[in-house]
Amino acid sequence: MQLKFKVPIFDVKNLSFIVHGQSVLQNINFQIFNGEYIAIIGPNGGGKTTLIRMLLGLEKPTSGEIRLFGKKLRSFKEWYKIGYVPQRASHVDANFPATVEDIVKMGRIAKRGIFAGTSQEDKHVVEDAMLKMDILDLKDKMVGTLSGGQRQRVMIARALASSPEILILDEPNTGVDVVSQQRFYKLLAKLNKEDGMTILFITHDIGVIADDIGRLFTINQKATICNDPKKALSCEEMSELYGIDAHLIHNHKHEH
Ligand SMILES: Nc1ncnc2c1ncn2[C@@H]1O[C@H](COP(=O)(O)OP(=O)(O)OP(=O)(O)O)[C@@H](O)[C@H]1O
Repeated sequence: MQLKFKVPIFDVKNLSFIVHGQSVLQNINFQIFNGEYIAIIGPNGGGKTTLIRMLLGLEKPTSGEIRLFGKKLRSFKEWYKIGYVPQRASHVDANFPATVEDIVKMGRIAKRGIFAGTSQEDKHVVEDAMLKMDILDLKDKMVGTLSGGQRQRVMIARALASSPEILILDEPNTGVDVVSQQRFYKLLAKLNKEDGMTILFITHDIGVIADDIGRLFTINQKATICNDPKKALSCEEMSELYGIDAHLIHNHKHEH
C-alpha cells in the first residue's frame, strides 16, 4: 500500500524580512493545507502585505524558506494555482473600457496563456466564476459603472477564472459598504464550504468572519497561529493588536 502524504500548499520556515536595518518580519513559521480558511489580522504596518508578497515571490525574504505545493519557490511555475486579489484591486477608472465578462476572462489567461483561443471549458469556467460571485447578471456592464462591492466581486471572479487552488485576498473590502461586505463574506464562506476552496484572507473584520474561518494568524513582526479563532477574540487581545477600541469590531457583528 502506498503511503499518502499531505503536501501543504504553503510551507513557510523561519522566514524573516529586514529592510534598511529594520526588522519587518521575524522568524515566521506556518503551513497552509488544502481546504483551509485562514484569516490574517494585525496592526497597520505589521507586515501582513509583505508576508503575502513573499509568498507570491514578489519580495525576496532576507532568510528562511517558502515551499509551494512541495516545491521551492524559485522552481515553482504553476502560478495559476494561486488566485491573488491585492489591496485596492477594484479601484478602476470610471471610463475603463472593459465589461465585467472581459475582466473575468483576463483571469483565464493565467491558466491558458495569452495566445490560446477560447475553448468551451474557458467559457464554462468564466461563467461559473461569475455565477459563484453573483455577478452573472452584470456580465455586459462596463466595469467602471459598477459599485465598489460589485467591482470587488468581479476581481474575485477574475481570480477564480484561473481555477486556482488557493485564493489570497488582501483587505479587499476597503471602501466597500457594510451590506456589500456581508454579502461578500457569505459568498467566501460558501466558496470554502461547498467548493472546498482554500482561502487566505487579510482582513480587519475578524469579528464578522470568526464563525467562518478555521484558523487565525496574527502578524505583528512575528506570527501567532491560533487554531481556535473564537477564543482569541477577547477585546483585550483585539485592543492590543489594533491599538483601537475593540468593542467597535465586536459590535459590528450584531449590526444586522
Ligand atoms: N521593500 C520595502 N522597502 C521598505 N520598506 C518596506 C518594504 N516592504 C515593506 N516595508 C515596510 O514594512 C512595514 C510593513 O508593511 P506592510 O505593508 O507589510 O504592513 P501591513 O501589515 O500590510 O500594513 P497595512 O495593514 O497598513 O496594509 C512597513 O513599515 C513598510 O513600510
